[in-house]
Amino acid sequence: MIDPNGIYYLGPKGSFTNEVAEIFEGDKIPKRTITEVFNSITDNSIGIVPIENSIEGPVHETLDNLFKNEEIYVNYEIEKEIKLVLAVNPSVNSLNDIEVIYSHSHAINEAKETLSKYNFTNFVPVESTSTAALYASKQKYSAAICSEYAANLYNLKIILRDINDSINITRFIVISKKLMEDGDKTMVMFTVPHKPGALYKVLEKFYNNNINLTMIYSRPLKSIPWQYYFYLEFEGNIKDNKVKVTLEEIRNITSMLKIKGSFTKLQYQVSNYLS
Ligand SMILES: O=C(O)C(=O)C[C@]1(C(=O)O)C=C[C@@H](O)C=C1
Repeated sequence: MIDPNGIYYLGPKGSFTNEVAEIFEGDKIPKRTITEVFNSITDNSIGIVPIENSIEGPVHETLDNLFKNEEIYVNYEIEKEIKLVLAVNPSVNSLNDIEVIYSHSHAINEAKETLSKYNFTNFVPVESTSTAALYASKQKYSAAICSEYAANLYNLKIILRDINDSINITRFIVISKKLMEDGDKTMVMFTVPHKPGALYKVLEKFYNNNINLTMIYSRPLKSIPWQYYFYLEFEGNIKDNKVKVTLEEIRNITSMLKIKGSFTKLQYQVSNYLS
């Protein structure tokens, strides 16, 4: 299913998404934002984006793009442990010299408690941890929260290691224009009529058909203030009879139902790429 010329990922080179992309054969093409990854996908290419972090929760830009782009489906998920470092421009000699710290907003929050003892005040969120490393390489007295790999790639000095507040895992997804029906889990997104019990009735179908939910989350619809879409993941795939039955049943009681496909968890292999 993979076009060797089209593995789009949240870049630039050195992001955690890039490390995950390296498990696939083929040409990797970095994009500046998650939205640009979604917009780049053609019939034969794939995209790799973060969807959820174990400390910071869902990545909203990914969810909103999955909801918006009807023709894009989820094919695989990959979990990767995230090890953050604080890396500085060569002009920095001590922690006191740091004037600004760049990173992805998730990564800033993943290390917030650990860094709170140093009294840094100027955290600036950017599109990814590797964009942060790139900025830090160009600006005197700046720093980035990024991976050790990105720090080395952009010639930064690592000044603090192991700065995650706790065990830190991010779930990434592989997206494409192909709906897959095989896998361990399935994702749907839906809206319900604005009346009492509407969400309850949808969830009841999963209970009645003995399907285990693994994630539920809501996000603003944006087009209508104070109304929401729901993002749901559950065990089982579209070929399972009980999943088929449930999806048929909820089609009748949701206002809008988008089936984003079934997907398998791939085991992440730390490749030679990092050595
Ligand atoms: O910035 C990166 O390196 C990413 O791949 C994105 C991302 C995320 O959005 O969760 C991935 C892992 C870390 O949790 C922080 C940032």
